Amino acid sequence: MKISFIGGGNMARAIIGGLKQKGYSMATISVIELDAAKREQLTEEFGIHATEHLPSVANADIIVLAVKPQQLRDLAIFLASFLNQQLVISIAAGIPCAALSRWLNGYRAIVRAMPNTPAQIQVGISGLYAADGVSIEQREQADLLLSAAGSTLWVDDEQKIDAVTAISGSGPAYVFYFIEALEQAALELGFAPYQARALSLQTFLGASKLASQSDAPAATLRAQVTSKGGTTERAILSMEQAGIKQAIIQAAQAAAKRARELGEQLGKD
Ligand SMILES: NC(=O)C1=CN([C@@H]2O[C@H](COP(=O)(O)OP(=O)(O)OC[C@H]3O[C@@H](n4cnc5c(N)ncnc54)[C@H](OP(=O)(O)O)[C@@H]3O)[C@@H](O)[C@H]2O)C=CC1
Ligand SMILES: O=C(O)[C@@H]1CCC=N1
Repeated sequence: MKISFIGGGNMARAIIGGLKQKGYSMATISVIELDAAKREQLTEEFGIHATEHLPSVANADIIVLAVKPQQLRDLAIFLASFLNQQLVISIAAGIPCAALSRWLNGYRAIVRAMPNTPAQIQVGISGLYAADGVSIEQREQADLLLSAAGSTLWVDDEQKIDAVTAISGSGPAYVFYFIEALEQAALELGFAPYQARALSLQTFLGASKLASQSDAPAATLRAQVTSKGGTTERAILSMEQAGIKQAIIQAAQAAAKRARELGEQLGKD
């Protein structure tokens, strides 16, 4: 499978990183990126072909659209004339298949995907939705590509991709935010930066691994840490009083709303 990424930014790099780790031949991957410095960096880091010339997509089996949602319309209109049989995978937040198909002059072999940055170490998760012009073989190709970067979750309702965006697409940033906060707390409790980082990171890693290897729900695992009248109880009470859980739920809802807004604003033309 020849894969062309259009846009060589954060997310394209993450997916390509995952593919490389998985053992994909880097000779089958190319990136179309306008910025010369980024092209050079991509070639240096992954040994892939990077070019600014869009017509090279004509030879690809899969085209991954990895530009910002605001850049997608102009790109798609230009891309339309170079499409023949390729599968188009868009990872742009919010933009519906219908808008993309319109910009692509009615082209319908489109999968909408929402990966996340842990793809680069193959522990990502991608939500996927196939528009009605996607063949079974192309669906399998999309799954193969994104499962090289972690897990895949197919949805039948395209709106669910906005919800995936709010949970796992943006989600790594929520987790990093919590790590930052815990690290800062450790610094304020007197640890050196390397110690604060170790305590915070290993706690996240350990708790995530434990949760993923246990049948118990997160609330039960939390209860197992929380001794009656102890320290955790005091900390959780403090978080409850500050409305942390509700704030996280509201944050994810705000992200989903923003994805819908992006689709409505950018997809209407
Ligand atoms: N970052 C993330 O965690 C995730 C991002 N996404 C989605 O992935 C997409 C890319 O995000 P991200 O990688 O963070 O964004 P970046 O801005 O890092 O990457 C996009 C790249 O595409 C380049 N570009 C713009 N227009 C063109 C064009 N016509 N031809 C070739 N290259 C072009 C940009 O250049 P320039 O900067 O000069 O404009 C930039 O280098 C977005 O649509 C986002 O919604 C999805 C899941 C997770
Ligand atoms: O912040 C964003 O819009 C993109 C989509 C999901 C993660 N990053």
